[in-house]
Amino acid sequence: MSAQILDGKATAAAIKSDLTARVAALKERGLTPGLGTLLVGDDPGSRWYVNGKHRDCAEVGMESIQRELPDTATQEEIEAVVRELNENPACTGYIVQLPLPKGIDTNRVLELIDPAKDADGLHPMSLGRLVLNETGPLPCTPNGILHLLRHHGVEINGAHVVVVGRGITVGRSIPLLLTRKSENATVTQCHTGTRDLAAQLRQADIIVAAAGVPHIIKPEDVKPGAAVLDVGVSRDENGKIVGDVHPGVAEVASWLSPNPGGVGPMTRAELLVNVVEAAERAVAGQ
Ligand SMILES: Nc1nc2c(c(=O)[nH]1)N[C@@H](CN(C=O)c1ccc(C(=O)N[C@@H](CCC(=O)O)C(=O)O)cc1)CN2
Repeated sequence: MSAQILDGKATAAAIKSDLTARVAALKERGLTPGLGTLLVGDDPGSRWYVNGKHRDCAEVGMESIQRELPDTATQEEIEAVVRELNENPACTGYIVQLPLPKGIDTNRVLELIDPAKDADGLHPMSLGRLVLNETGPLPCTPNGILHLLRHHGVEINGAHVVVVGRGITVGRSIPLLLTRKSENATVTQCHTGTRDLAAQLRQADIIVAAAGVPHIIKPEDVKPGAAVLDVGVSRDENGKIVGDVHPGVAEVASWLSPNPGGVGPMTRAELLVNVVEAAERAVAGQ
């Protein structure tokens, strides 16, 4: 058996095509959505992701505003740029690229973002809205994963999902999305404190691997027929991506997201969705 591909590139392209029309409609009504980014430091991966976000904006007709600081930037300098983006009318939504350099209080920075401009869905107000089932921006990678599963017809309703990892961008929030009544999944969250990860994985209809540990998901631990989402991004000595999922899993699972080409492009597409939806709410006066 060889797993069917959960094709993030093609699915993201379809989302962007829909957004192009919605951005044009917003412009006709006098609102041009603009995505801001703040990159602190010169990590090549983070720079690549940020540049990709600006290319995406150009592709769908959105404006973009790019801010950068060196990795020696202080908490105060970072917060000053956040305040500037909060005030900047051309910037209708923005993100602070994570991770921030060591020594910076990330939560304090995220809390300073104007919740009305939170494009990542990572502001405490947005996460609180998600808990309360209220409308608001959803965290991009978790929402991208759900979209990818739905787009390929993978059943989420009633599925047992095992999430591996508890980081800010994925692990912490994806159980909140999956357990909404509209999704109706049962979720087990695993992390470094989980005693027998293999035993948990073997129960899963869907595995979300977001541990950042190369090949932590092994073929022998995957139930035949499962859907497996590979979120992990580690690099080998040549800079090539190594995911959390062992390549042999393709012989056991029914569905597998490639890495690259799976969850990453979906993360970027959902970011644009958040900015466009916020602009649509603003135009509708909500
Ligand atoms: N503020 C945020 N910071 C970070 C987030 C986030 O959602 N918000 N997530 C990740 C990085 N990330 C988005 O910022 C991201 C990761 C991967 C991709 C992507 O398209 N990856 C490509 C491969 C790229 C490569 O070769 O390196 C793919 O998977 O095909 C986009 C965005 C951490 N920080």
